[in-house]
Amino acid sequence: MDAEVTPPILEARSLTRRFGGIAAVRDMSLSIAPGEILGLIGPNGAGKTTMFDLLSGSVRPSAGTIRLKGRDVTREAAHHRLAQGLGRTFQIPRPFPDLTCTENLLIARQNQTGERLFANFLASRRIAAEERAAREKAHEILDLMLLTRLADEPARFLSGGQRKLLELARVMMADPALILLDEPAAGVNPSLLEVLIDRIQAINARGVTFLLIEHNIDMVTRLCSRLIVMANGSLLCEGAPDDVARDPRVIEAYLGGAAA
Ligand SMILES: Nc1ncnc2c1ncn2[C@@H]1O[C@H](COP(=O)(O)OP(=O)(O)OP(=O)(O)O)[C@@H](O)[C@H]1O
Repeated sequence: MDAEVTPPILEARSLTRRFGGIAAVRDMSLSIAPGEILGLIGPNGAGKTTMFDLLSGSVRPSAGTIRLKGRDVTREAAHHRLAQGLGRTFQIPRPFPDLTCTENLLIARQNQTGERLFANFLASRRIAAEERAAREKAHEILDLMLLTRLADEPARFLSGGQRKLLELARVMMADPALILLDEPAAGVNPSLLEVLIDRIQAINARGVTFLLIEHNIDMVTRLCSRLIVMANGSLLCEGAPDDVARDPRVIEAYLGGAAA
């Protein structure tokens, strides 16, 4: 079968979001293929974070549609989209500082019977089994993210880079098919950045798709085979990283942004 006809895992059509008189995102369309690591780049204020807010469901579009695995989720809340496999990390991770890494993962999981008190009372055995399974899953994910050594440490002791790994681990607890990664390299030292790149590739090798906002062009070039460039809320161009980097419109957008 031709790769072209593989249905996208996520598709946005003509998304617009206005804040008062400003269109933070204007008529943006994009499509992410299953298994892809797609990069979303653009100068400061281009509308990338707003695009993530729209795709993940924390902000409603003024116009346009979003389809997740073929289903229209435009009006669905973020937690419904997460339950259907759309996870998201934030530019500045905010783990619960006094909880250990393991505990931060355990509170991130989906569909906990223990959240419902009555069911809790009626089904204590099932809950115990769920708790065990969740702990095993948390340990497996901490291991995947190379955080086992820090499993019992409160999150406040983690470095910036370790917090990014923990944030990714928390999202992995929800078994996402697609993760929106917001500036994973920001605040991460060079050696941990290598770990982060390697772990994103390892998660991707397990079949997880990524959409990545990143200013670190080295990271973007190494991870992504395709880039989408936004400027002033709109799509500027898209293509392979090398082609995008040479595109005069992209150079102009970044130079203009730098001069502003
Ligand atoms: N809640 C809001 N209210 C008003 N204006 C907003 C709001 N959110 C974003 N904007 C505006 O929309 C535009 C796009 O912002 P956005 O944060 O999406 O850009 P960005 O590409 O993520 O930038 P950066 O790379 O600096 O994070 C900016 O002009 C911003 O000031």
